Amino acid sequence: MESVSEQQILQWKATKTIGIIGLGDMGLLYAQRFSNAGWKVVGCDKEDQYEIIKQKYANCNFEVVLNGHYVSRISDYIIYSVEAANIDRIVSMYGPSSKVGAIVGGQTSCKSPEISAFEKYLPQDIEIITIHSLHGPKVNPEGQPLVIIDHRSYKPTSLQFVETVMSCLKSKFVYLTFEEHDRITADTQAVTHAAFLSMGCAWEKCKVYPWDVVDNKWVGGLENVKINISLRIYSNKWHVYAGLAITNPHAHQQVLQYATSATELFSLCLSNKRKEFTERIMKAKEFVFGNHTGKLLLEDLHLEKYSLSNNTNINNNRSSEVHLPPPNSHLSLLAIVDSWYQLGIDPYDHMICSTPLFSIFLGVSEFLFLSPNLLEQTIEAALTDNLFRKDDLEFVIAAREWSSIISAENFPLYQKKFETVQEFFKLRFQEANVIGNEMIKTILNHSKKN
Ligand SMILES: NC(=O)C1=CN([C@@H]2O[C@H](COP(=O)(O)OP(=O)(O)OC[C@H]3O[C@@H](n4cnc5c(N)ncnc54)[C@H](OP(=O)(O)O)[C@@H]3O)[C@@H](O)[C@H]2O)C=CC1
Ligand SMILES: O=C(O)C(=O)Cc1ccc(O)cc1
Repeated sequence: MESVSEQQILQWKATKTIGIIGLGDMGLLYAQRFSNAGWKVVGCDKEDQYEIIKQKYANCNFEVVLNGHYVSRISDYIIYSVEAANIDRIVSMYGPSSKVGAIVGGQTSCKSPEISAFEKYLPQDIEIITIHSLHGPKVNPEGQPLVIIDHRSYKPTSLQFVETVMSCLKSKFVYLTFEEHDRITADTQAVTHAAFLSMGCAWEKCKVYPWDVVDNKWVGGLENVKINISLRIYSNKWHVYAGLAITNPHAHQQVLQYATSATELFSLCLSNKRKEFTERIMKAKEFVFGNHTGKLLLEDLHLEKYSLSNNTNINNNRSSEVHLPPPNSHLSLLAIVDSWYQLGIDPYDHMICSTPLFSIFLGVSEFLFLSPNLLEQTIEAALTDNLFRKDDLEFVIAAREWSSIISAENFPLYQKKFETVQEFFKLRFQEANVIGNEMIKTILNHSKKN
């Protein structure tokens, strides 16, 4: 980022307006941060929500207006923070009202449809500099990647202006084209979500609450990560994950490969093809982790502390005994490393724009593959132990179902499936979020140090 004089920043703050269309979770985060940093901010949500939203944010430092036309006509930088599936329709409505010479951007998680809507509906004088905060609304933006895509700018100061506005988030700017953005986020976000969505779905199908000590097999640090992240995703809005995967064409192939890897590895175990299975895992290990040196992302972290079964609020069956985890096949983790290998993806290349969930997914995979004896134990369990067979079967089915839904671009089915699992887990969301936040904070601080 080129440095901008204090005087210029003050002048911009005195004369420029930032507009936000869509005051949901992310739009609100931006409206609050920008206005508290001294920018004049106006925003809107759906027109029928006007009175409610206006009242709700009456004490905030930003102004709520009736709809996107009112935002667009007075704003110098307009950010669309709406559902990905609706971006075309919403830009078609408000785009032509953009103030002459304004800059427009969006927060949607996949940029191809957003850019194509901007190109279709924005007048030629409008510049396009779009952004994507690679974290959820409850995560502190400081230090997290923020992608900036300068797609169509005419004035040399426009990018500086956007960077100056964004600087109050204290995020780490990553400059990409929209095509690079979509390719990378398919590898990082879409597949990560598919994995944790499939775990949650498998538990729901087996009617298992994996923290129940009655079952006594989902214990230990790796299981806690799986449970906390899966519940975290299911506690959010379905459209964020659906939009991100369905609207990104690269994501279809990645999610399909993940489902295929899970299926093929599971089939090898069922037919007891020890040599083939072991060789395939070892080749994947060599490809992904062959050059790994230094500390593991999750080394010395004691993730067994972050168990939902150690929290008494709801679970009265709590036991203070420490259970050693039984060997698990960890099919969900073997499958991700195999699919990175099959697709020729080096996940470490993407750390520059990784999300917290992707870093954690890479962290647990690394832990499984590089901790002494753990991989050998896992391979043995996958081939010979029946303890997790039924769960693995449901997991494979779930991964294939998510892949089919995403490839078929079936938003209604995505929503239905997501909300069925959400309903099953909903009583524990609040607690899972508290524990998950602690766990994520610990992991992220630790990986920064390493
Ligand atoms: N949540 C996350 O973790 C992240 C999300 N994103 C992306 O940011 C975007 C917003 O996500 P998020 O804030 O979580 O979702 P929300 O559903 O919380 O916010 C979207 C908001 O836009 C509103 N909206 C819909 N149509 C219009 C319209 N015509 N005019 C004005 N407002 C409208 C919605 O209203 P209503 O609810 O009534 O439809 C809703 O309040 C998405 O594209 C998402 O993919 C990016 C980074 C992180
Ligand atoms: O970290 C993740 O993957 C999340 O689940 C939060 C998230 C969701 C959508 C985005 O566009 C960016 C971040």
